[in-house]
Amino acid sequence: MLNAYSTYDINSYKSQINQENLLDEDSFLCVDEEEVMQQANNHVQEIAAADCHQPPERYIRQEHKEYGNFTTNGREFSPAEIPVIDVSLLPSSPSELHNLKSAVTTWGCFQAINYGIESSFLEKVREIGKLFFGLPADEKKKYLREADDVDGYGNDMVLSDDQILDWNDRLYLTIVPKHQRKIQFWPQNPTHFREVLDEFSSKVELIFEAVLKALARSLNLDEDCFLNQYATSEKIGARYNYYPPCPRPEKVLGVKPHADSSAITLLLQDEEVEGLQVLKDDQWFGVPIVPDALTINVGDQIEIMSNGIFKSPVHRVVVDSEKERMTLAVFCPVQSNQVIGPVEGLITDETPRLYKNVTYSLDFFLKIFQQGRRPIDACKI
Ligand SMILES: O=C(O)CCC(=O)C(=O)O
Ligand SMILES: [Fe+2]
Repeated sequence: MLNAYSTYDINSYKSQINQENLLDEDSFLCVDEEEVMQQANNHVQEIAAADCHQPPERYIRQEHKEYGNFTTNGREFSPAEIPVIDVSLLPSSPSELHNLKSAVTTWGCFQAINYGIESSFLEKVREIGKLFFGLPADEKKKYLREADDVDGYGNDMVLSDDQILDWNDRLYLTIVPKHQRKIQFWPQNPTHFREVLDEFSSKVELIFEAVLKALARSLNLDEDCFLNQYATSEKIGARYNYYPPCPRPEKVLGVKPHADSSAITLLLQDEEVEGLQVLKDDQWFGVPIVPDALTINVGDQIEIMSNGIFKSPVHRVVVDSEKERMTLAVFCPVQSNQVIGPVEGLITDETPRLYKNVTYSLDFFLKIFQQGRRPIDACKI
């Protein structure tokens, strides 16, 4: 069902080149046919390194084809004033709990600080990703994901022939539970990669639990009511996203508009380069970098369990013409094979049930995604 992006129609590519040249003299300068083919088969990092003045056609965004058909306001955007939440205060401070609730009911996300990971360790987590993407192509390709799988090194999954591809390369690894890890995709270069990611994984589990409990308590619910909807060994997936510079950043997207299928997603941003944008009231806002913070957003599963009180925000990534960017997104849990649904205590005469009970599995997600729809819309009553 899933195809790796491996073939490319050279004639349609050339005709696009010619059209572009008529319209815009400086648009395309890669002339060698073989080189073009090779680039098209390669990862974005290699396409970017080939010094074209124009991204290949498969990456050129077309607003009407973007997933979900979200209307946008071009590249104009203001900074998002997303609340900073001190996670260490959540068990004891009603006002911090209130701030959390307010962040997640409006923006669907917050900037978490004091969540139990030292700044020096975050450095290591970033460093192993940067060292990996800095390896020669052949070395990285030892960890190439298979066509019908998600774990490994690769790029945007191709779900349909006319899909516009994202301008990024990824390394996706299942980190929890340990016995579900596909260790053959965990790089051995840099040598400390596995050790660092393993330590990070145990910290992630604690943050996941602390945040889900706090979200429940902020609605005056039993603190385990979200966690109880899961099996004990749900899969958590970590994805390093690497965004090379793009000669025409306005023509591509690092990640097209989407909402996450997780309960929550923890995002370790690049320490210098912004790019994440969140949609609110039909407008895109740039998510600022808060040093050492994790940007945590609610995913579709918690929107469903909270009967729509918490919002799973639509977000996207824009790229830069000169600067590379690397982030680490951790999906907790990535999907679930359990039946999940709105917590009973939230359903009243005034606030009727808005979502069906559903199984938010990978198959369900991909089926709806392929139709160009938001999976959560298929869960609404
Ligand atoms: O890299 C980012 O800023 C966000 C990535 C993202 O949205 C995702 O991986 O789902
Ligand atoms: Fe995302």
